[in-house]
Amino acid sequence: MAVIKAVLLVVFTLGAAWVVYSSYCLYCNYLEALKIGVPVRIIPISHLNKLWLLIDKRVIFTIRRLPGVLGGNNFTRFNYRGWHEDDGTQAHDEMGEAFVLVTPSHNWLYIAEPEALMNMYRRGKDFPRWTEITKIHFFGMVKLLTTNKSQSSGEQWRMQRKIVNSCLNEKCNSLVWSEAALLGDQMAQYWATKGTFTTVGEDTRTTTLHILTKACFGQSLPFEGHDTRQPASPSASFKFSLVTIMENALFILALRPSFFINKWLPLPRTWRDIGVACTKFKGHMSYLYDRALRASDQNRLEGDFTLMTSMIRASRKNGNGIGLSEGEIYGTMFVISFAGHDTTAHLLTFAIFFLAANPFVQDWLARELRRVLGDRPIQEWDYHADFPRLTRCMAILYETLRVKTPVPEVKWTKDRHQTLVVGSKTLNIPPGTLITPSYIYVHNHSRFWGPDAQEWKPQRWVTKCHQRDMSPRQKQNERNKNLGDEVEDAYMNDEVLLPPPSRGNYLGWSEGARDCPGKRFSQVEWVAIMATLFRDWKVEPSRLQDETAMQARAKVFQFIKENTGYGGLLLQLNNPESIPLTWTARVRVP
Ligand code: HEM
Repeated sequence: MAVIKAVLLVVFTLGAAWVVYSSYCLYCNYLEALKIGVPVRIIPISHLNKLWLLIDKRVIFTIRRLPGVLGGNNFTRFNYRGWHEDDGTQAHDEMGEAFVLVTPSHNWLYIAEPEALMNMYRRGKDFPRWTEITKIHFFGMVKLLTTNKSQSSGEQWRMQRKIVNSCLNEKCNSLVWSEAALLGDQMAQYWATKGTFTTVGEDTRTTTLHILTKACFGQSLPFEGHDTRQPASPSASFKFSLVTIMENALFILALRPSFFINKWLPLPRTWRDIGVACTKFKGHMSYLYDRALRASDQNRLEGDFTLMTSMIRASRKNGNGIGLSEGEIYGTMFVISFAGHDTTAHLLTFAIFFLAANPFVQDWLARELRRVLGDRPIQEWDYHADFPRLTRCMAILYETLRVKTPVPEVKWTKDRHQTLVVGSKTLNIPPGTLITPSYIYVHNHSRFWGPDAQEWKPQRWVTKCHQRDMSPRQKQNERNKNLGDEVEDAYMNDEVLLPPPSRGNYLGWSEGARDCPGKRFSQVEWVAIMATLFRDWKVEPSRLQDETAMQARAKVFQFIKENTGYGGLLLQLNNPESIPLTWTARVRVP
């Protein structure tokens, strides 16, 4: 009894000390926020408090049930990761183009003005990436799992980025095209054998991971459907370690690998497996590196493209002995695998659900695929000839990324004061302020995208070549006219992609020096997968007894709306397995 009392006393004292300290920090941050001169809202817990991240939504949604102001206040509105998904464009509609959320750890300045955002991206030195968030996303993992300590900033990063850019080249894209087509086709066949399936989320992740293992390490893994997967041996498989680490990234960052490896703790088997994956990851990297190095020494690199061999070669060619060390190559390979895996997979999952609810867009897409690819088997598809012509596949990617932007980005002022013009105001931003682009606003507001801004409509991205030089207003009118217009099929060869209303209105791959180096890679794999899935097949929501097709589609739209969130590190459909889909052969569209 005495022990329990002592423990409770310690817990209470620590809790009280934490509350006092947090309140003091919150007060100091509030005073700083007032200097910026934009509306301010206060929340008591940092969004990125690692323990809070594990329980935030559950706590907030429970408190929301309370009546009146107890359930509806700044805490329940803003104090969880992904609040903006639920809030939509409302916060900026109420508070203007910029506002601050004050938390005990930092002030978060949200900006929704495209011009100001582009300005911020251009001034990369004044507004560097906030590395704490990238630690949470990619680089923390790299540090925890490899010996690489220099991933995220400075000269070293610039050199690394130059090498990464030179390796993610057309040779790589060509390889990605054929591997993605192969795997996409196997995935389509697998869904066809099932008829009704619930594994889109898992299966798209398998596909994008296998594309990456081929591109990065030259390992060609056949597609494995979720329900037919053999349990991998944790100690043997590279794929197992990579997938386990990626799937449990938040967990590993919160508790550290040493927790899962500690043999004295009575951990369940799945947790033990996380420990094994962390330990084995470096060993696998080391094996793959040695293999690539041997290939390099035997001069087999030219014909045998992989990103790893390409990186070794680029590091050697870089002259003056400056290149990536072995540790840096591991780190870079992990960052690429990590950054390129779930991003594309989550977007694919969203797109497949959107398409399931939207048979007209599927027909629109299939017409293009049939026209460009004809009946040719996938082995005869040609990256250079076919990829640039598949405008509608690309429009589906652009539109899905517009409405469901998976990677949240944060910049900051670091240790200096900065000014930034937002609309008609010049903001004085104190050191240490975090700045986040309000994607939802710039990507989804009707003032930029027209009255149908909130809808998923890939057709908005496609226009006829001859309409390309029109004014933004004319383009907008054209977009609206295009919707549902079957006549356009007659002019399909004339189709091109429209740019967004302005550059700052489309930030899905980011902008500036630290934008996504895998943009083209993701576009190529996307188009190849879309083509294999939708030239010969179609997807529909599986219907309940007495449910009409319209009702089933409406259910899917509602599901997408309610199920979107940050279940993992990125924005995703949290439970795609809860809505069954059916996969059938397509009756040829005329
Ligand atoms: C549609 C899919 C993708 C989207 C939407 C996307 C988006 C982004 C964004 C927004 C960033 C900046 C993150 C930040 O500043 O915090 C980023 C970084 C990065 N992405 Fe992508 N990405 C995608 C696919 C890929 C693929 C397929 C690869 C690799 C093949 C890749 C490799 C990277 C890397 C290495 C970085 C870090 C860049 C650096 O720090 O310099 N991404 N991505």
